[in-house]
Amino acid sequence: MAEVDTHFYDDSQAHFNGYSTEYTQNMEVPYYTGPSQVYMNEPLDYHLYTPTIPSAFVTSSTANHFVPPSSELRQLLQERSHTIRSVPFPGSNLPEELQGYHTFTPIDNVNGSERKKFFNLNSVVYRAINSTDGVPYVLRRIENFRLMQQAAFNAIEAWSQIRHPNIVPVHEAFTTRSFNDSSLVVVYSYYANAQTLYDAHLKKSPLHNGGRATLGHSQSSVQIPQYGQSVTSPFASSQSMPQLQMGGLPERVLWSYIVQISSAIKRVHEAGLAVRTIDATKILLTGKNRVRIGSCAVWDVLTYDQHLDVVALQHDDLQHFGRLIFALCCNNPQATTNGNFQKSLEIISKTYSHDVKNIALFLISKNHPHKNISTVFEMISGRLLTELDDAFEGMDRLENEMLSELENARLVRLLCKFGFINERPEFARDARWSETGDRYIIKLFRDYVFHQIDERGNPVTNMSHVLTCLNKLDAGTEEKVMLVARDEQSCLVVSYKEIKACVDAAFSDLSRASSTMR
Ligand SMILES: Nc1ncnc2c1ncn2[C@@H]1O[C@H](COP(=O)(O)OP(=O)(O)OP(=O)(O)O)[C@@H](O)[C@H]1O
Repeated sequence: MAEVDTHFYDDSQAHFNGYSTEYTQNMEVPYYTGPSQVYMNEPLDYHLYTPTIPSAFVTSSTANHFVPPSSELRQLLQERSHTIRSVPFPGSNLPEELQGYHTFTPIDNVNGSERKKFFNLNSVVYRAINSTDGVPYVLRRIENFRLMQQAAFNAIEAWSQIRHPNIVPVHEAFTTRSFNDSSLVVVYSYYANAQTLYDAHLKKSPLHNGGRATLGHSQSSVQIPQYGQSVTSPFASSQSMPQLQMGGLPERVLWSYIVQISSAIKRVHEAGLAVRTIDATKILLTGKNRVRIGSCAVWDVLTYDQHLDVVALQHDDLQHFGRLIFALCCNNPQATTNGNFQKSLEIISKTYSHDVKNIALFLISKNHPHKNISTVFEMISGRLLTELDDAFEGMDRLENEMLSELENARLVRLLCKFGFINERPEFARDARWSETGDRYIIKLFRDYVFHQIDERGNPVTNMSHVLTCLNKLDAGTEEKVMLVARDEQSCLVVSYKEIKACVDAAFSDLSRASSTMR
């Protein structure tokens, strides 16, 4: 890699978010009163799940760069599913239905007094279900926005064409008065339990938080800043400034982020757009070491009438990317501001490889010749293969995990057949149906599988006994099993193969009857 001159960077000009506009409309911000941030968040019912599979039986107990060990992966997915199904407390004062979305749940993780910001604009993020496909989406609402020209939404059209593994897809946008103001709402794909990079890596202590929160609600009105005008850093208060720290992210993880974010920027720049949200608070960690740039397109709508130069904005993207790398390396969002730059550079030189320092300096530099995303890729090319190898290995791991889950479908099918066959009310008085032949064997087998009791007469709820029996039944093994009548006066010795034939025959009878009824 070529050396990058540190003098290209001008620390005095830096501000936390250099996103700036010529949008001149004054925006009155009334106090936002709802919804209450109370969730019905009960702990997961772990007794409903099978216990963590012992490592000897799982595909892998070791972590891949992108895929955690099997047991952790399952827990992670269960937690995501739990989050998706959680509902807000009734009376949250949110619209019941809006533009085809329902069940609004705020996902900003704030206490009641803290105002949320989209940079310096008041913003709230909700999860809501789309009525057409039943899938949850994220709706980012910018408060007090008045759409002056419909053409401002052209950017949404362009962004909705962009599909990239490191970009949160943009779906649609609309304006609404349903929140008792005039709001802009942009709809994105939802990633349950996603964390911002800020929350994951930079928010280390209540001290760090303090500066951010106080600044948020000290403002009574919001103005979209002029282009070239500095946006006040949420970390401006020196009291709340976190300390620069040696060694933020591990270097492997840092490179992974650099590669993924570079790839996302490349796709956006090639589409003739600029990202404009390269910021720790807007990049989401959606899985193990998987990042996605979120909140895209909002700035394009907000600043539509400024006719900004896209090349300059793309240049800003790279500079913000540089600042992000500095922040992650030094564990401090202010690593390049407030006169911290030289100290941060020292930390990076001591803690990370020469290549990290070089790419960070290249990105943050101003007026560097050939500064564009293609040059970034030339500089990081040596890291791409590691990323690719880890991604392929992760894919293999997931395929193997899925293979073991395929078994579940077999067992569920079998259980459904049992459900159809056993104790049908229309045959309740027909002893020939349930007390003779095939059906009687199935009934006794069901008792054998599910209704065992111990020597004290207590029910046995042993899942592994159930799974073992069902697997043998599905395979139709020659192994024999003794089925005892409920009155214990008789018993039958039959093989799983014979029971399987009985289940198939009984189910065929039912299916035939149901098709002749139609
Ligand atoms: N597409 C998404 N899927 C899932 N969660 C999301 C998505 N977009 C945002 N979030 C979550 O919503 C929450 C609020 O997002 P927001 O962008 O307001 O972050 P923030 O950290 O509060 O930043 P800011 O300081 O700008 O308010 C964050 O916890 C974030 O993880």
